[in-house]
Amino acid sequence: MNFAQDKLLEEVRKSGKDKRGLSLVVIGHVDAGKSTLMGRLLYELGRMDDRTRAANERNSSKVGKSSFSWAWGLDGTTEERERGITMDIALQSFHTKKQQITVLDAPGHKEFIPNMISGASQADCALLVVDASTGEFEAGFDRGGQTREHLILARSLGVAQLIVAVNKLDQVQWEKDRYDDICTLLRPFIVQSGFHPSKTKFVPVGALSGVNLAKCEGDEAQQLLTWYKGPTLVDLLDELEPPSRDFLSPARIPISNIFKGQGSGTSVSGRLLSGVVQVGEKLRILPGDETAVVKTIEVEEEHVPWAAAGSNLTLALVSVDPIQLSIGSVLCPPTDPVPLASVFTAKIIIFDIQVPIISGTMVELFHHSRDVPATVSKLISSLDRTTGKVVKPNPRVLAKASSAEVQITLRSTGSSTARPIAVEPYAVNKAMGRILIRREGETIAAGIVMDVQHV
Ligand SMILES: Nc1nc2c(ncn2[C@@H]2O[C@H](COP(=O)(O)OP(=O)(O)OP(=O)(O)O)[C@@H](O)[C@H]2O)c(=O)[nH]1
Repeated sequence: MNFAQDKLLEEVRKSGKDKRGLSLVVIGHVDAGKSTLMGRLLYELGRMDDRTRAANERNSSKVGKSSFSWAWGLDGTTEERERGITMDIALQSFHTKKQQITVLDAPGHKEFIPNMISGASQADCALLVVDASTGEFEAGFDRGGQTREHLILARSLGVAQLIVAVNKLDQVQWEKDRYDDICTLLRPFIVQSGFHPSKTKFVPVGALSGVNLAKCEGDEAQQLLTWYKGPTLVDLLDELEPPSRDFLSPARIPISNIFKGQGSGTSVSGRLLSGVVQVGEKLRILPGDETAVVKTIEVEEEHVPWAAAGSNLTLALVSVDPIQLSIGSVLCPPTDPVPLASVFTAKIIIFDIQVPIISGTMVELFHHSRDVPATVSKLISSLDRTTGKVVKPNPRVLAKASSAEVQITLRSTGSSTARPIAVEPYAVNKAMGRILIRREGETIAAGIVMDVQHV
């Protein structure tokens, strides 16, 4: 079945699918218990059966990492298992009463922040896991810990709703004071990072024993129940608001993964940021002149004839040489291509940096799953952080915690010339207009694209 575009939009509206389906990125310091929490939650919700659980327990104790057995529900590759850390974004989905949620489990380890960026840029909400054990919360929250950086990144990438799971409370005898202290310390920082207090919720949990994830009962939960009568994590997930989807704009799918599909063709996965896509449709691959035809669409492990904005998809593509597909490329309708640019202007917010940014500062530019070398080629003006008004034209330096409009130019590396990227002004397509800027492995700024100089 192949719908005409207007019929398809009608179909999307009727189905209500423009409003359902949330994606959640799980963030937090290394070892906070993110994978354990998600693994256990999937089990509690019936998404991991006892056999898989037993196999994970057996296999993880074989390599001397039995405390990681829950995390094995999520952490995929052998290397991840042997190192006991999550490296790429693992994808899982589950249902609560009202919601269908796709989980992106972001790696907490510092060297894997680029993967976390790719995860957060595909998410609607974030679940921050913090370790309540003595000294551990502090380590994760201090400068250099990932708690702060993850929160700022998630917010800068457009995530507006946040749940904070205060984990490992068993390690501190389920003390109410410890829980309250952690919430009090985190609250101002969360607000500074740009999350609205009404869209931030806290919940005490014990991921390893499954306390207060889907239910709060049984022996393990008794100590918590002496002072906590609030919602479980699942109750909070159920109350998240699905954001409105921009399904009337043209389709945009940044490719976040590529793999050999079953049978013929190549499969790609990514998030449909805007618009709709259907089986049989031809899509342009940008940058480049190639197109591909959508053979199948998979959403939440099911084949579907079409999908609407907000879905995390796997597309089997045919009529294309796989060599033309690369992570970070954007799929879009041939009639409505994304502009390609190697020079554009952006409004940026500068993080807590040690070395100021000057004209000519060399950086790594992150746009969805793509990261490319770039230069901050011109400092156009510094801006007031709250009003956005110009404070000073042509500033010489940009210091920490300031805001500015800058020009960014993609940089060539070695012998290869800079390849333009598919990027749109934020005013045209919000999801396509967000960028992050890193320097020497540290995120130094986040921003939105203003003007794109077409190539
Ligand atoms: N005591 C206790 N230990 C926990 C709890 N949750 C997780 N852990 C342990 O904490 C360690 C780290 O857990 P992971 O789930 O791998 O942590 P992570 O945040 O996913 O780590 P990365 O993937 O490396 O970022 C493991 O040994 C878990 O068994 C808990 O509620 N209580």
